[in-house]
Amino acid sequence: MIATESLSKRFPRVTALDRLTVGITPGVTGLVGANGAGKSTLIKILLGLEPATEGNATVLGMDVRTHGGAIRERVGYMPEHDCLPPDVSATEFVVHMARMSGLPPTAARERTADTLRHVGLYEERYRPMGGYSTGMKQRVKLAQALVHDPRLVLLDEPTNGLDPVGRDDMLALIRRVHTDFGISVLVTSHLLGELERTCDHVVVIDGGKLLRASSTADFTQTTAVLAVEVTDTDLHPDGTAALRTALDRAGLAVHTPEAGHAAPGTGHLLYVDADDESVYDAVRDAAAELGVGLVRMEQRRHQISEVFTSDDEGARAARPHQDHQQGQQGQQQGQQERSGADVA
Ligand SMILES: Nc1ncnc2c1ncn2[C@@H]1O[C@H](COP(=O)(O)OP(=O)(O)OP(=O)(O)O)[C@@H](O)[C@H]1O
Repeated sequence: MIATESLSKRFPRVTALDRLTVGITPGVTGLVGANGAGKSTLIKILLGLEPATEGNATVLGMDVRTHGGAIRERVGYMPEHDCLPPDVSATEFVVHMARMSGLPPTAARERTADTLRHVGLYEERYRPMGGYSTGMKQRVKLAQALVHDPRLVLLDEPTNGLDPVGRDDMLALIRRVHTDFGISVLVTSHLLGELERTCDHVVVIDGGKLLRASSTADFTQTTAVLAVEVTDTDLHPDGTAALRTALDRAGLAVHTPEAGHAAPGTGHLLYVDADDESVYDAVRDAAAELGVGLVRMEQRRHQISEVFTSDDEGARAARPHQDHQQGQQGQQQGQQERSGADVA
């Protein structure tokens, strides 16, 4: 879908992209990086809207330097910032954008009606957009990117400004763009956690450089570590400590979530190395012997955020941006793990 080779963009004081080489295949791909990492700059170059300083890029096999117009015919673009004229309705605007993309008048009106319905805008579509909520505006921006039935859409921070429910709705919508219509998606975000659930592939950039590109499954692969949580009892007021002692005695390798990286709500977790299945039985037996309740015993998954806590240079540079994200991610992780506990 997209290939860049040693792509750089230098502004007088800033290098926004620094010899970026990356390939993006069909599906939903997340482009993640902190503010200023170079995401919007990359999108503008891919659309042929800004020239690169050096290097090459192709979109759907077309050179961005020479085929900007043809690329924009086949690719949809949802810009990051509010760009909707306040005094026209969503219908008028999206029909206009469909016409701009080359659709004849009747097809433009039909496609507009279908697309606005698909993104969840109904009666409101006849009202001026100045009165819309942020969520409605984001939906219109998505609709105008989809209206000409592109093969690929580039979505720049589509969840910006949305509350958690609005975020989830938008992410589900983005997923459906691919599953229902077969349109490939490149979606940017500075929030790692949300891409984990939405994307097939994730590309992480920092300071304009590629930090990592791989499938989401590789980022979040299961490890041979069990996350274990037990209840406290009258006999063992700190059930976690008691289990830890028992497991140590049984010769198992036990550790607690790393200080500083523990998600909220994981204070009672123990991680137990589980190289073979007998470890499950050993944990169960130890809990039974102590008389503590086994709340949870599950294989731990890597989080995408761990790409930022590895030891390479780029990762360290990215860390200052991450405190806020870690908090949100942590909450999500906490929620996921709590639901895991419910199942257990
Ligand atoms: N026209 C420009 N002139 C000068 N510097 C620019 C220009 N456009 C972008 N930059 C700089 O290039 C860097 C990358 O910006 P870019 O907008 O691509 O980042 P981003 O990852 O999209 O972040 P954000 O989500 O905040 O937009 C930033 O340091 C930005 O200040």
